[in-house]
Amino acid sequence: KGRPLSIVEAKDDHTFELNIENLESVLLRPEVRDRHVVVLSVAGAFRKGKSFLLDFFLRYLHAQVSPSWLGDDESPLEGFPWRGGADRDTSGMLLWSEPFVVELPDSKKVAVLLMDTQGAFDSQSTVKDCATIFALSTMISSVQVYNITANIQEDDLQHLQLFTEYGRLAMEDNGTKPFQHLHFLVRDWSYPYQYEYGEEGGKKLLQKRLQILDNQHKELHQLREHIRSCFERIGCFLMPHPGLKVATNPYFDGRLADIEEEFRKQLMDLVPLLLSPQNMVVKEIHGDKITGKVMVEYFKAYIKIYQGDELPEPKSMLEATAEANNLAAVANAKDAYVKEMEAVCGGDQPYMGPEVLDREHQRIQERAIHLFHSARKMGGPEFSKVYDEQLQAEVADLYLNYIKHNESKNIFAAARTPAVLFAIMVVCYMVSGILGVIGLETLANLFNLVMGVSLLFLSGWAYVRYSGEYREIGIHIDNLAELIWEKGLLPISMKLVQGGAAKAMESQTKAGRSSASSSRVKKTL
Ligand SMILES: Nc1nc2c(ncn2[C@@H]2O[C@H](COP(=O)(O)OP(=O)(O)OP(=O)(O)O)[C@@H](O)[C@H]2O)c(=O)[nH]1
Ligand SMILES: [Mg+2]
Repeated sequence: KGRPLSIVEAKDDHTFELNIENLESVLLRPEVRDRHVVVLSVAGAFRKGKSFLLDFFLRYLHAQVSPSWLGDDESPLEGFPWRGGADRDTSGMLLWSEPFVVELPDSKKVAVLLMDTQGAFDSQSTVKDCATIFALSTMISSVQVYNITANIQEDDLQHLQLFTEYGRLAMEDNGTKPFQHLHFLVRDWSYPYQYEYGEEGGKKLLQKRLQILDNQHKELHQLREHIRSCFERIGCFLMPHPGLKVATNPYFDGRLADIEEEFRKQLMDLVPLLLSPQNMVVKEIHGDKITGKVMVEYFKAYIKIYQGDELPEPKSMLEATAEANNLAAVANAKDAYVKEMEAVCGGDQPYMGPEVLDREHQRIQERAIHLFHSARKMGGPEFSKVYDEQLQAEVADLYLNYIKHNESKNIFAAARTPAVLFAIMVVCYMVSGILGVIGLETLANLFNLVMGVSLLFLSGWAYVRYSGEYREIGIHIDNLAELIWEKGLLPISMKLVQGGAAKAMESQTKAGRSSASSSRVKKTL
């Protein structure tokens, strides 16, 4: 009568892989391939009776809507594997191999698929694993049953927000609500005297929990807005406790005789509420009803997004908070650095020597790093290390900018280009004059040409500086002048200075030596 097929497999390295063969063996069957599909999935924390419940859905679909679908008292419950115990059972995502073809009230036939999912929050899964499974199953299903225990708590809503956001990120945003029907299923509901079991009590509880009030804190408000904006319809059902035999007896095999009467009664209401032909929700993506064939393509596309590194990594609450703390401390320290450096060498301050600037930078950087270390942050020193390095890198970048800014204030550096061009012009003028006098006209013309080009460059440079246009040309002229200065004029002038100094030294030593020898002569005399 069918069996569970693994369609998404969890790997040891915390990645998920699509089992295309299994997926296609269900979705490309002739009775599903070109038919619209209804996909019901159950997701939530591990060990909360998800697979167990799905087996009742299977019974209902097998019985083809017969009123006695719940079966006899003694038959064990079979279908998706379920069991007692504390450790996680279901892994990845499972699809029932036999689709159920059901006729809707408008006499169209649809294929109904049931999907079981890996329980969230067990000790082997990361936040990303849980978010991926929940997001994928919400994207693929037309009805997502969110299986929770005892109550709708704020953390249940926070996880739902995180996981659905992770799903929404992977989908194309076209302004419509990305997901269809979400059904909160509260297991072991213990307060029927306040909100009665079943759909009505669920509705009241849900309304209270998702209420948006005027004086609500922004965080609570946003969470509720977010959940409402993600689903076209949200329902809730309060399920009673199934009895101690179900919860604690290791030999319990799912027979109805061992399940509390009230649980069975509510089951008779819950299952048709989700799966009777008049309540079925056909899978739609961006408003289009989806057939089995199209579903395969969506599955492949969605899993690819989760396998790549396109999506940001969802983080645990502590990690996300610690990151925010550290980033705020980095920003604060950086601000302090900028503020102090502005006071030392900002736009209003005059040019300062590079060594003094470096000393000031060292002092202010130390203070900024100290400020970062002394800020209260979550996550501990090991976690802060990366942010410490980030701060140092950012401060180093800022310092480079301050150096450049400081250099630009140096009048001599700013006047280098016109000085170099002017010097070339003067030298060329004089050399060409001398060459003209001794009759070397051709060479003299060549120097005149160089002088003309220099004048052209000088005028061009002056225009760029004045108008601020064609800055590229200005930069090239500056670079050329810098090159001529460093490779030509600077070494020559250094040589001249050194040569002059050496000559002076030589003449001094010569004078010294001659005076020494004359004094020696005088002494001998
Ligand atoms: N308290 C309680 N226990 C239940 C309920 N339904 C089923 N159980 C028991 O919970 C245990 C786990 O059932 P499963 O269906 O395997 O749970 P699961 O959520 O699929 O677990 P994972 O696959 O590990 O995520 C079984 O021993 C069931 O008998 C319920 O409504 N309340
Ligand atoms: Mg399970």
